[in-house]
Amino acid sequence: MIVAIDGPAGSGKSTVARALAAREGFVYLDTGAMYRAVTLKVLKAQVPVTETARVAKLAQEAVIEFVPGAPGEAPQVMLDGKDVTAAIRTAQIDQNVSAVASVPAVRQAMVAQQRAIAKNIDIVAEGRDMGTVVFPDAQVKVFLSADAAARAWRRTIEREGGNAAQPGAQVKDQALYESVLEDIQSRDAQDEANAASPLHPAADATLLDSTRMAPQQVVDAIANLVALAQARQAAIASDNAAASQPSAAEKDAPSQPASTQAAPGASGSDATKAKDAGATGAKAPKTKSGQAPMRPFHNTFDDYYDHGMREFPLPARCVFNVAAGLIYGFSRLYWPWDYEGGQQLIDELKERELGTVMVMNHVSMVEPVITVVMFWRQGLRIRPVFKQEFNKNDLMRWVFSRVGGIPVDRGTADLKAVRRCQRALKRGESILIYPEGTRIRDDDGKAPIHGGFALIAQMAKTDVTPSAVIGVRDVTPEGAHIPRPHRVHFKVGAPLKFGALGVKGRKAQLEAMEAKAMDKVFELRAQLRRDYPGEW
Ligand SMILES: Nc1ncnc2c1ncn2[C@@H]1O[C@H](COP(=O)(O)OP(=O)(O)OP(=O)(O)O)[C@@H](O)[C@H]1O
Ligand SMILES: Nc1ccn([C@@H]2O[C@H](COP(=O)(O)O)[C@@H](O)[C@H]2O)c(=O)n1
Repeated sequence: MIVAIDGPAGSGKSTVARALAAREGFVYLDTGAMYRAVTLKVLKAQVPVTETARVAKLAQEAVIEFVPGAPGEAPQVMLDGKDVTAAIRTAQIDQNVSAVASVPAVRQAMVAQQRAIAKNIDIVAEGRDMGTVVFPDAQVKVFLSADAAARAWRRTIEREGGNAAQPGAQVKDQALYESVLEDIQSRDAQDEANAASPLHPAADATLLDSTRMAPQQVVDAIANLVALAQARQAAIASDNAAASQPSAAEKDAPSQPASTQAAPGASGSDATKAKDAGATGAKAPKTKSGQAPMRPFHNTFDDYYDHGMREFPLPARCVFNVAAGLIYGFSRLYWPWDYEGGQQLIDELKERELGTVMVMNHVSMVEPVITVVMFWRQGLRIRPVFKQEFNKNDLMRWVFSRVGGIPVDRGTADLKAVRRCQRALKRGESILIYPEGTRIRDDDGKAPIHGGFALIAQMAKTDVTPSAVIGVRDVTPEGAHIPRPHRVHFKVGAPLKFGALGVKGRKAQLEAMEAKAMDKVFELRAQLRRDYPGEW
């Protein structure tokens, strides 16, 4: 996999790319360092940049190597066998590198080396033209920007020996800041005007502005994109395998519930190995989920995630029904809610086999509760996807598993969660996802969208239903721990079908669905706000 990160000087590319590469176990490639090394060679040879043929020759002859440091640390840069790590970071190199990098033959030589380095490995490559020129087919493309003032501020603190990412970091020398800002602005101008590879985002790049983001937030956002790309790749690979070898579908069957597969004391991996080797013993009767039936008690959490909700054991179904009935009655009185378009959706779902992936804006924990009981009241099941972190609390874990929740590890390509959702949809259960990932209480509090919902729908060959909620912010205002009574309004849009998006190709359809569904969510929210002025 190739992760291409481009952006102007000081936007945080190296910091973020190094951390991401360490986290994912990918190789880190700093292409700016390569242009800097060539610049050093040109300056040492005292060749004027205007003599492009001589400059090009030096670039072609330059042997540039990276000696990896500890994970997350900058690698050592070697030029013609000598360590030039520090020598390429001087102000003199800063002032000359863009001119050297704009010589087309220099770029040709560097691009060839960069492609050779990236061959057949997982890599995070950062520079100015990674997504546009060097790796146009990169699976993840990010254009990282930040205000010029913020970038100069960061670079100045770095030069003064500090760390701009630390809270309270301050610039000490204002004159140095001014000169760094001037240098950054002039480098931006030269990089943008570079005729061979102008600095601009690739058409399919995700734009991230790091001005007000901590490096870790940027890394998390890109890691989400990586996870999504990995899930896409795996889905395509599994589809291809299924198409070429029909029996592969059998191998893809959900993991057996621990209650029926592992000998007492066997570790999870032992149990899996035994199953893979066909050593599972007598065949247990299978439920509709393709699983052995659950027992009345002592099921594992995985049993709850992997089985259809109608297959939950009787005690669990009784508890769910009693709780759902009580919550339904309570919610109607305490948060008198209306669900515009909900009945139409329910009627449609009752007529078809596949569930839908419902996406919604997220303001409080009240909206999944109401949505689950609204579906329950109509005899249908909707399973909320929740972040794995909630499972740290034993009570929450127990409750979430019994109401059909499916945990997702948001920092990774959680294929297990994707497949659980896919299978639930095929059983006719719907899935409820909050793509903002976290509760957002105002329009400015935008969060990166987790696009996995479109992949889940695509894999299950179903649709995505956009929906919105308002009124919930006043149910749990900032700082309140006990929900307050307040009217809540939901609005459901028409299900969006992949075939009607007007684009071809799996990847393009996924991206179009992610964008369209979220646009629709925010449009529905805006309509609700117009219908109920003053409500949030
Ligand atoms: N999000 C951030 N918030 C605050 N400081 C940051 C952030 N990201 C990076 N920094 C700091 O800004 C400085 C510049 O970051 P970095 O070297 O990663 O930028 P870059 O885009 O790779 O720049 P260049 O293209 O010039 O190599 C470093 O000191 C780094 O610690
Ligand atoms: N892919 C790239 C990377 C860098 N450059 C040029 O090198 C300069 C130094 O890069 P840093 O990332 O180390 O700051 C940069 O200003 C560009 O002129 C490039 O052209 N293409």
